[in-house]
Amino acid sequence: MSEAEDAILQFLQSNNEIADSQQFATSVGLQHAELENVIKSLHGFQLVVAQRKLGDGIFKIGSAQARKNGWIDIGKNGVVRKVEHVEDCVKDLLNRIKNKEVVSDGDIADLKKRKLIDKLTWKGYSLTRGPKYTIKRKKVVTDLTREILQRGDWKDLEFKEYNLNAGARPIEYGCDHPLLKVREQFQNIFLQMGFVEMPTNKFVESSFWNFDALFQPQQHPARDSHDTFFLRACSTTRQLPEYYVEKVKHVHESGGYGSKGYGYKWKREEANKNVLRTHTTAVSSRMLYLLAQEPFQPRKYYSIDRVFRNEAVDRTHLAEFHQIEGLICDRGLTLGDLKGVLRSFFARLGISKLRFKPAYNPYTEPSMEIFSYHEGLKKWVEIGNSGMFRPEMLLPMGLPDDVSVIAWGLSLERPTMILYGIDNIRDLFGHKVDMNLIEKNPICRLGMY
Ligand SMILES: N[C@@H](Cc1ccccc1)C(=O)O
Repeated sequence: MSEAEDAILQFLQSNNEIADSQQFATSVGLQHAELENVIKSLHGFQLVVAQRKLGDGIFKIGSAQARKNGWIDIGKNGVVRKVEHVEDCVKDLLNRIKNKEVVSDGDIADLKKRKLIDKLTWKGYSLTRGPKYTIKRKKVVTDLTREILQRGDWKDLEFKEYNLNAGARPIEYGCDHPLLKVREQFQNIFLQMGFVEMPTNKFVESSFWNFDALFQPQQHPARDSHDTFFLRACSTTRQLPEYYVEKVKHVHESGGYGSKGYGYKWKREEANKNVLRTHTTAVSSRMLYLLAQEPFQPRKYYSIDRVFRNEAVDRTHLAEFHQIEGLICDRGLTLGDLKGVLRSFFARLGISKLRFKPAYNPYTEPSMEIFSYHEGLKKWVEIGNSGMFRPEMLLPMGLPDDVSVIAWGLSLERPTMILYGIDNIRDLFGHKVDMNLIEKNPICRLGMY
């Protein structure tokens, strides 16, 4: 038992009350904080405790005010008195406070503003004996142990009551990042529409699959190191399908399939260069090539994964982000099919007002940017890109010439930021993300589907 506990219990045996724990602490020569801990642990059965708030004021007197009032002058010679008699109401007020007299709230506010007084509060307790008061506290046992059972002590021991109101330890749990939640919703949409996921596990891709197979000429600005991350180690790809490479080279240089090609000297070294894939369409080109190697069957594919661009980072751009991509490969598809699929895809996101704007991609013709009407912003915003893959891309792969591929792509970050009300992409992804955002954000529900 501590000294403080002894002091309290002993005092209370012969006295009815400890009126003020602050004073008591001083009288027994103990720190109030130490006493406070004991008081808290004895509170309840041993003691009845009431908390008291004691207020008081301390003050300082400012000379600046006296000077301002023209009563004194402070110069080289020290303080010089300038008037014979002053009516010092401030002093009166301060004296009244000192004598614990009542002063108006307005006066208190004034004095506080002038920093003449400071309001201090401290807490103390008044204590009286509780229902189970004893001079020595019986230690209560918290756990029933094997030893206690063996020794038979349990018969005489007092056990601590369960405190059913005690707060429990916070449960540790993992949380999905908002991007993962939104990704799952998009995945559900694709799966409900009968799409199959493409394997997107290659972050490093050869320029060949990322650009050349997509009929993107080798001088295209996107293939510049300002826009694309090239690799220093493992800088080139080990293997490409040679027969198909020849066809791609030919279509770039001199066309075929009704196309004139680009008319430049295609270089194998450029195609061999490894890059961090700049779009998931690199995966689509591989998948379509594989599809073309077998007897034709229609397919609906999707992917949602990371892509990389060597861009300046700002509120809306990161050097790595996620793309959502969908494609349908079938005989006789038209631009009307693309629009229809886009409408039903976006309707499942709760987006029904769509507009299409002609655009350009090296690998699609026609190409369309997708705009949706943003009710909050009251304007049309771009939400994706789409098109029909060019014959210069599909025919060298070996797909039958009546097969068309309609495809579209969008970023995962854009809808996530809109859904979660985040206006800086760096708050969503990267090293500056607040862990609270990840723990506390709500589940994601996209439209009605
Ligand atoms: N790859 C395009 C998106 C796209 C996919 C498929 C067809 C057309 C466009 C992009 O990175 O923006």
